[in-house]
Amino acid sequence: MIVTITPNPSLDRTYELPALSRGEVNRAATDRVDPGGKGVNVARALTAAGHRTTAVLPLGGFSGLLLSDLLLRQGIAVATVPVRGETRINVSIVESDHGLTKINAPGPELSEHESAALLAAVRRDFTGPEVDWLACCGSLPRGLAPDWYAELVGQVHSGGARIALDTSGPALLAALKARPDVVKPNREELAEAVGRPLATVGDVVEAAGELRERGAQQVLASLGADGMLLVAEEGSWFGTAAVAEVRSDVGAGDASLAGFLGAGGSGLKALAAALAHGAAAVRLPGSMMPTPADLDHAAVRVTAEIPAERVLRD
Ligand SMILES: Nc1ncnc2c1ncn2[C@@H]1O[C@H](COP(=O)(O)OP(=O)(O)O)[C@@H](O)[C@H]1O
Ligand SMILES: O=P(O)(O)OC[C@H]1O[C@](O)(COP(=O)(O)O)[C@@H](O)[C@@H]1O
Repeated sequence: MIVTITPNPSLDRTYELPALSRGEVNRAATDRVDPGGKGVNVARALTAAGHRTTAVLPLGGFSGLLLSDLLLRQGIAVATVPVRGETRINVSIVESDHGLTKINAPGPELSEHESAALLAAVRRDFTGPEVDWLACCGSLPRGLAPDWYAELVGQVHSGGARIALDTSGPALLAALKARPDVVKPNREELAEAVGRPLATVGDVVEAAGELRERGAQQVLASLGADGMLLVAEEGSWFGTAAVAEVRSDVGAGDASLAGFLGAGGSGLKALAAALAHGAAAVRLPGSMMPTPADLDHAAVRVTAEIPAERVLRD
């Protein structure tokens, strides 16, 4: 079983329009609402692939109710912790020619009691031998200390489950010390973690190595349209999956992590699955998660020969 925790979940609202005019009234051509937050998306993709999973999340207010209803209708198993604040709504604006603009809300501030209740919910129900992986995903809401994931990883690791971590900034740096089994930074998050820009695949390999020295056992670095790199003790692999038409890259990293964990969570096969899921996610609207029917395994290329000199796109 793969459990995900999302301390700051969201409703993801996506508007598609030809072009955004700043300072004007804009009329969207399409409007959709998806359940969101990184661990929620990982659980959605895993459920779509037939894996046993539960998403743990705090929920509050009217948008919390709507999120819970959407998840119920999609058949996602959830364990919720009620909070007083309102669950956030994140907005994506997709323009035909200019790509994606995202506005992520801060979300509710959790009280000390709510923060402890969220930790306790995982510790109480999801540290048994049936839990293979705990995926700790997304930003921490206000009220949670930067070492909140570090504490959770420490507690869950001692129960035997493996840990995947997809977060950024101080929360990522603090949790490395608890030796997560895999971390999944994107290029910007990895650059921030090592404190310098990453221009080539070789730069990414070096930065991933630094995160491993600081405690991460594997680093799955996602590089948007440039593909993905896995750096682990057994070796390093680089891969790409061509996409003819990108519709929305919201949640592509989450779909990738779901593919990686669903395929065992280590090695070349898991990297290939992550690439297939990421590519499928960007072909779909909003933060829609791919099903196995959406995957194009033939488009995936994975190699142990790392193209270190390859320059990453701007
Ligand atoms: N524009 C794109 N074209 C092709 N594949 C993409 C594109 N954007 C994302 N992907 C795929 O999805 C994966 C995750 O996307 P990325 O943007 O790196 O993560 P995140 O969503 O966490 O920021 C990439 O490694 C790649 O496989
Ligand atoms: O927790 P964060 O970092 O604010 O991100 C939350 C957002 O990330 C998502 O999980 C999408 O992931 P990406 O932004 O990495 O594509 C959305 O569902 C959600 O709105």
